[in-house]
Amino acid sequence: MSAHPTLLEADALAVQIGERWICCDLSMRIAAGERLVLLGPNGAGKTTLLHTLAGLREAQRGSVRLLGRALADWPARELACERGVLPQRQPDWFSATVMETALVGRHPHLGRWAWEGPEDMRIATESLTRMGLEKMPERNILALSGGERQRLAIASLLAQQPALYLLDEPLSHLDLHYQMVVLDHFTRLARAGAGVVAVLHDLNLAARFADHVVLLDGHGHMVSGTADTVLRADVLSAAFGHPIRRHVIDGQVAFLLD
Ligand SMILES: Nc1ncnc2c1ncn2[C@@H]1O[C@H](COP(=O)(O)OP(=O)(O)OP(=O)(O)O)[C@@H](O)[C@H]1O
Repeated sequence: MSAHPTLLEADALAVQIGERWICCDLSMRIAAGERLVLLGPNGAGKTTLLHTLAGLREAQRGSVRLLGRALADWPARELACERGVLPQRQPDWFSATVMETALVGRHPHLGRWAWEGPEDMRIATESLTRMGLEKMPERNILALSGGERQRLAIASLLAQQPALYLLDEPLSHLDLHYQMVVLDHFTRLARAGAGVVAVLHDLNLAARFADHVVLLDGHGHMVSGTADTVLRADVLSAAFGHPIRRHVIDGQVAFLLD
């Protein structure tokens, strides 16, 4: 067990969609400094589980606590200061600039009627710089490419500065360079004391990133444990219904499909 403080704790969690169980008895703990990856086939329930861990959806049974307090007991603004969620899609209904959108991440930290101040601008600018968007603060978000829009969503989340990051497919639309930039940055944040939960699809990137893995198979079965115990060829092949081989190349785990 880690000596670091517990950020998120799930006890005997059971999550259901309609008649289908996503998981029946998930107990886990994420301490400061830890990275958990949620894996599984399409429709297995990764987003649903992430939303349950975020408090956006109620579990059928069991409990989720953030910093020792049940999610339901957190006032919304306080919760948003401690846990940030990157959704799978960004619904852009209106025009806004890149900077305005990054600054949305600061809103939980502002007073009820307060405007963003110089410190908020500094944090938003730094977040945009991390995601390589610092040269386009005035660009309309409706004119961004898919990858730029995804990087902006991440920049806005970084500006929020929560203790716990819940990321739904953070690498979607990103090129190889930015996939590594994003994973490396969340690793740095974890080393600085944050907790990270990420839904990923790429097994090789999951192996690079994860300390712990929860693998859902889409039939209500779940494997949960350290990355080494879950990211095994037999376990992954069974969950994804396709033969997968595990190799170690230059010290790095690599999965190949048969
Ligand atoms: N509100 C809903 N009503 C009915 N079915 C739903 C609802 N929300 C999700 N589902 C279904 O529940 C299942 C799990 O969805 P979820 O988005 O959690 O899966 P996922 O593992 O994240 O999938 P993907 O890898 O495709 O993003 C899917 O079959 C989905 O169609």
